[in-house]
Amino acid sequence: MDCFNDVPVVLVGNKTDQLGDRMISTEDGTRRCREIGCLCFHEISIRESIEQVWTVFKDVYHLWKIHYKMPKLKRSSTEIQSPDSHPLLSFSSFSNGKSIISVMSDMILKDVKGSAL
Ligand SMILES: Nc1nc2c(ncn2[C@@H]2O[C@H](COP(=O)(O)OP(=O)(O)OP(=O)(O)O)[C@@H](O)[C@H]2O)c(=O)[nH]1
Repeated sequence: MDCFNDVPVVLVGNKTDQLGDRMISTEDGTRRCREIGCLCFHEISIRESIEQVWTVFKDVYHLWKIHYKMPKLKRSSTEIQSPDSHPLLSFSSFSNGKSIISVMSDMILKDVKGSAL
């Protein structure tokens, strides 16, 4: 089971274009994301933008890279499980315009470059 603990999991809510039929608020999705230990929460509409889908997969790749290619950061994966105690873990929805996990990745990569050089 240990191998599953290292798998970056993201939570994605689809069909944001169907505003009137919305059943889960962004706040509830974000809260649930934290509760179940996901690394980020996206809200997307496949119908409106395939780019949003690409972004989810790009973010998963970035996370994978951070966790598995950079051993120094692997330590922080446990901290990532506790959102409130880690500054990199402020969640936000995709509809804010920029994927938060991209922001997180940038921040982490900057830290790594800074400390590794
Ligand atoms: N409005 C809207 N419809 C979507 C979106 N994504 C998928 N759908 C539609 O939802 C229906 C089900 O899509 P599927 O890809 O079969 O998804 P599913 O998980 O098998 O089924 P659902 O539980 O209904 O989502 C299809 O008619 C899609 O066209 C979206 O972002 N917006």
